[in-house]
Amino acid sequence: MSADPFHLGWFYSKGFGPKAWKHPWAGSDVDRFTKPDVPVELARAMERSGFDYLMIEDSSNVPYTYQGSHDAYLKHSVDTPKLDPSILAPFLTAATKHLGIVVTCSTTEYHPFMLARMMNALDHVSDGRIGWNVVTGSNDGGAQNYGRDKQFPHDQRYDMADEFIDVANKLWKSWDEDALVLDLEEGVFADGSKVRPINHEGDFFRSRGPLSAPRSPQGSPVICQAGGSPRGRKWASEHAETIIASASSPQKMKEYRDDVRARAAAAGRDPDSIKMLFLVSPVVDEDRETAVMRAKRQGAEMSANADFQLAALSRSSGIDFSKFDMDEVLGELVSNGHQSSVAGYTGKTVRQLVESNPLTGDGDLFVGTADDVAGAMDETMQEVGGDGFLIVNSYFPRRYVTEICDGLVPELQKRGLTRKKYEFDTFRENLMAY
Ligand SMILES: Cc1cc2nc3c(=O)[nH]c(=O)nc-3n(C[C@H](O)[C@H](O)[C@H](O)COP(=O)(O)O)c2cc1C
Repeated sequence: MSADPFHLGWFYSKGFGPKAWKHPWAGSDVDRFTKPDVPVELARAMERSGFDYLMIEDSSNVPYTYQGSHDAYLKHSVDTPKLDPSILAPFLTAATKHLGIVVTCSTTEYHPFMLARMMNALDHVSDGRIGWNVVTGSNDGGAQNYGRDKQFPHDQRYDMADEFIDVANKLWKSWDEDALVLDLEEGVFADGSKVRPINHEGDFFRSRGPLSAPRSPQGSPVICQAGGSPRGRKWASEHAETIIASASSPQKMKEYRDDVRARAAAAGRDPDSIKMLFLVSPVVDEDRETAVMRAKRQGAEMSANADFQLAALSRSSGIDFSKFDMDEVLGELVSNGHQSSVAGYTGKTVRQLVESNPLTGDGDLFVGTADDVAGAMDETMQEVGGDGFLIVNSYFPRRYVTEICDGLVPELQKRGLTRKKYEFDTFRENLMAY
């Protein structure tokens, strides 16, 4: 017996920014990271292998949490620099026909009208293939770029995101599907009775509406969410259509998924209308020994560059990790940033955190030949129950794209685990097809 067919996505981490700039196989054009070249090639490879979506991560500041300075962030290119992902998205949709493109935008950095308008435009020009990764911000440096001293308190950010999406949804519905008439005989472009102001006056936002453009092919972008704290899970269970989830073992994946599905059912939603994709960083090679050796080398590189890891942990948590001793066992940490990630640090030494992959922590579960890894994914999905995986590898060169899209995925397809062809035109239809 094998798992039911599942979905595949790619977490394009480090946003629209540099990837494998100092690693072997990085290529000779690493200075072109400000151009869409590499992500366009990635999107094409993903589409030929039937992926659901490419998610462009983002944050909009040069961090300075670690050692109170931006030096380590700039020296190692940790979470910076990043260009605006909404500018990259149309290049990716223009280069593909079926792949979904998910853009990260923070509800504390946009006004709902501006966000709703941008997503509407992206959905139009992509013929219905846009998603929005709804984040709420985590680092005070980000808030300071937008005129505040610090981030709003963690749970309040989700309250604000509740209202934000309510306003955005109203705007996306402010033009009826048939409002655009284009009646040449009567000389009517659009029917005013089918376009309505929303007159929203809430706790955090005001907007009159209607949106300044007709309804888009999907009506609204596919809603994606990432935060795994209890408040984050509540938000996701009420609004998300796909969740990008970080969990370090099949058992933890299952617990996370079961919890969100139960919350969704309690909120009156069909749990199957939420596709939870788990972050994994497979290492695939022609034989198992080589793959294991490469995975070990990657781990050694991570521990040799502790500054890089510590700077990243500091940014996402808002806690300066330079103040801890490497062998200090961490107690409970208080964070106004990524609380779900920080909760997992308790009881570990800083060294252990540095040596593990901070996003997946999946050890060597997905290391081996394409056949090995496809088998491990199959078994994991059988244990978890669904809905798929999201590839993440911050420093991938083009070679990694080929290893996944032309090496691993054909093995998954052979086993009937992932799609060979797209059935529908829009992102949401393909995502919800199974
Ligand atoms: C896997 C993953 C990816 C995330 N990607 C982003 C991102 O691209 N940009 C961002 O601002 N926040 C990102 N976040 C942060 C979350 O969206 C959320 O705001 C944060 O984790 C706090 O939520 P939590 O405390 O509920 O985990 C990510 C979180 C996780 C776990």
